[in-house]
Amino acid sequence: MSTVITVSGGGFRAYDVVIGRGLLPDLGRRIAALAQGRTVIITDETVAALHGPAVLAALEAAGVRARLLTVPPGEASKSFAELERVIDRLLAFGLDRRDLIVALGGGVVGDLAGLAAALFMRGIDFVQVPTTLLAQVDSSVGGKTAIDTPRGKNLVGAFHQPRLVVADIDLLATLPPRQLRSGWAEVLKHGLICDPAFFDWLAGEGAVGAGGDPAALTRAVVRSIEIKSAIVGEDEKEVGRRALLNLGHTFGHAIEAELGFDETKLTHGEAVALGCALAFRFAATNGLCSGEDAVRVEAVMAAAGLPTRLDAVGAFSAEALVTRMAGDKKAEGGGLTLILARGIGEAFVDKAVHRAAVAAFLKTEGAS
Ligand SMILES: NC(=O)c1ccc[n+]([C@@H]2O[C@H](COP(=O)([O-])OP(=O)(O)OC[C@H]3O[C@@H](n4cnc5c(N)ncnc54)[C@H](O)[C@@H]3O)[C@@H](O)[C@H]2O)c1
Ligand SMILES: O=C(O)C(=O)C[C@@H](O)[C@H](O)[C@H](O)COP(=O)(O)O
Ligand SMILES: [Zn+2]
Repeated sequence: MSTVITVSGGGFRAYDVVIGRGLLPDLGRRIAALAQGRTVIITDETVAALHGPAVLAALEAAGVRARLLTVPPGEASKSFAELERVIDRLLAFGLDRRDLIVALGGGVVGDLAGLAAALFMRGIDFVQVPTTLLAQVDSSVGGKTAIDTPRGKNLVGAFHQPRLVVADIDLLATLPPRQLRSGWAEVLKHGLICDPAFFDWLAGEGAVGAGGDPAALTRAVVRSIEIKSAIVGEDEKEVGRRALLNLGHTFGHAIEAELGFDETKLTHGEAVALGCALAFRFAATNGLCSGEDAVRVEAVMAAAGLPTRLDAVGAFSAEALVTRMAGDKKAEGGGLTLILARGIGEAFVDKAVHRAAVAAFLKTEGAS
């Protein structure tokens, strides 16, 4: 059984997100319906070894001619150098505008392959087949594609929506526990933004999802995509409400950048968990939400094995973090834009946060 959520909005062609178990046979048929010519599956070396043969076989059974293009696993592949290499391989394969890219992997592969698809011959179609929880609940949907630069996260990219997303929960069976927990952070984020009942379920009965329970994972993926797709449908290019999906990210991206995008120290999901805890504590410090809510957010993140304290992650300079935050894509006119909350499920965008207030807050959190 599968659930199909259609992502639609004013500015882009509608597409389906198919979520369920045992979807690989169906993947061949669905891709055959989109592929007019050749298909290149962009993936990372780890995913290629684990799932490449089954995906190739599923496509072949449906009559789709496909080949694999692999990149090294990890955030370092979201780079100009890797983007150039991928595009060079696509050119060497002789792909043209009718051909199709399939992004098979986590958020790194999806962001890189999506950007390559956006740029190749000014844009060709691509399909997302997310293989991490984080990619299934978040990065495969919404059309944000990007690479990093040493100056910051996702600073070079494009909005390029996929033609289709197929999220097979069974692909998560091989995912290491740390990666499941990282994806869980983005799931919790969706509850924190706008759905307190979902957050309650995630904190209670649904918490087994963070440990890999397929039924709980399926429910978490479906509700996350319902929330994300509704927001993206309203505001594809993040001129307004879409910024809510950035809850935890202004702090989180700055911390990731300060750590040199080293996911052995902190994964993106872990950075989001810590960022959400910081955003709620900052909101509570400023009397915007209750201290109880901030404490609950921390407790639920920590119970899922996620970091919530800056000083437990590393030694940071408040000024360095605030400078990174001011370089975030949401920032306007030298001030900081933060996603804050009036309570659990009540996130809002604050475009006029004072740098000095954030720096002082970070010092209370252990930054120097
Ligand atoms: N575009 C968006 O809207 C969006 C949203 C959220 C995050 N992101 C980006 O996504 C990236 C993080 O994505 P991620 O957490 O998926 O990391 P990732 O893509 O690096 O994957 C994590 C690790 O899991 C491995 N892996 C993937 N699937 C596997 C499987 N099924 N079994 C075993 N191992 C598997 C990968 O090889 C990798 O080592 C960040 O760069 C972040 O900025 C983008
Ligand atoms: O889809 C969005 O919009 C998000 O903000 C989702 C985030 O989880 C994701 O990490 C995204 O890549 C961050 O975007 P950025 O614009 O802050 O780079
Ligand atoms: Zn994110």
